[in-house]
Amino acid sequence: MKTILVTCAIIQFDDKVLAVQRSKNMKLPLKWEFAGGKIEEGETEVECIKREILEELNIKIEIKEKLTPVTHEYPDFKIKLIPFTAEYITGKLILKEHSDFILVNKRKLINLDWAEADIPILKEYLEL
Ligand SMILES: Nc1nc2c([nH]c(=O)n2[C@@H]2O[C@H](COP(=O)(O)OP(=O)(O)OP(=O)(O)O)[C@@H](O)[C@H]2O)c(=O)[nH]1
Repeated sequence: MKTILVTCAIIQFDDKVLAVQRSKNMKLPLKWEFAGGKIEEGETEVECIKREILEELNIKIEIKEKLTPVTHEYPDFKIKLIPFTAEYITGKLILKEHSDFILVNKRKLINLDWAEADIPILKEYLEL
C-alpha cells in the first residue's frame, strides 16, 4: 500500500490549542485532527503545512518545532503524519473544509475523538 505523506500543525493561540473536526463527507468522518494535509510535489514539509493552514483555516502560523512522525495504517490507506508545533500569527479563523473547531487547554485535548494516527502525536505533545 502506498504511504501518503501528510503534515499537521498543533497550533497554539496563547494558552489554548486548536483542534479541528473532519466533516461527515471526508475520510474519517467527524474525527478530530490537527489541521494540515498532503505534501505536494516539490514542496518542503514546512511549505506544505503553512500552505495547508492558510487554505483550510485562512490563518498564518509560525512553525516552532517538528515532533516525531507517525506511520499509521488505516483499513483502506496508509499515512505518514508529520507533526509540527506552531503559533498563530495573524488572520481571521475561517473553516474552509472542517465542520467544527475547538480552542482548548492542552490537557483537555485528550477528551476528543481523535483520528487514530494522531494519538501518539498527542501523547508526545502532552509530555513537552
Ligand atoms: N490533515 C490531517 N490529516 C490527518 C490527520 N490524521 C489523519 O489520520 N489524517 C489523514 O490524512 C489524510 C490526508 O489529509 P487531507 O486532509 O489532505 O486529506 P483529504 O481529506 O483531502 O483526503 P481526500 O481528498 O483524499 O479525501 C486524510 O485521509 C486524513 O484522514 C491529521 O491530524 N491532520
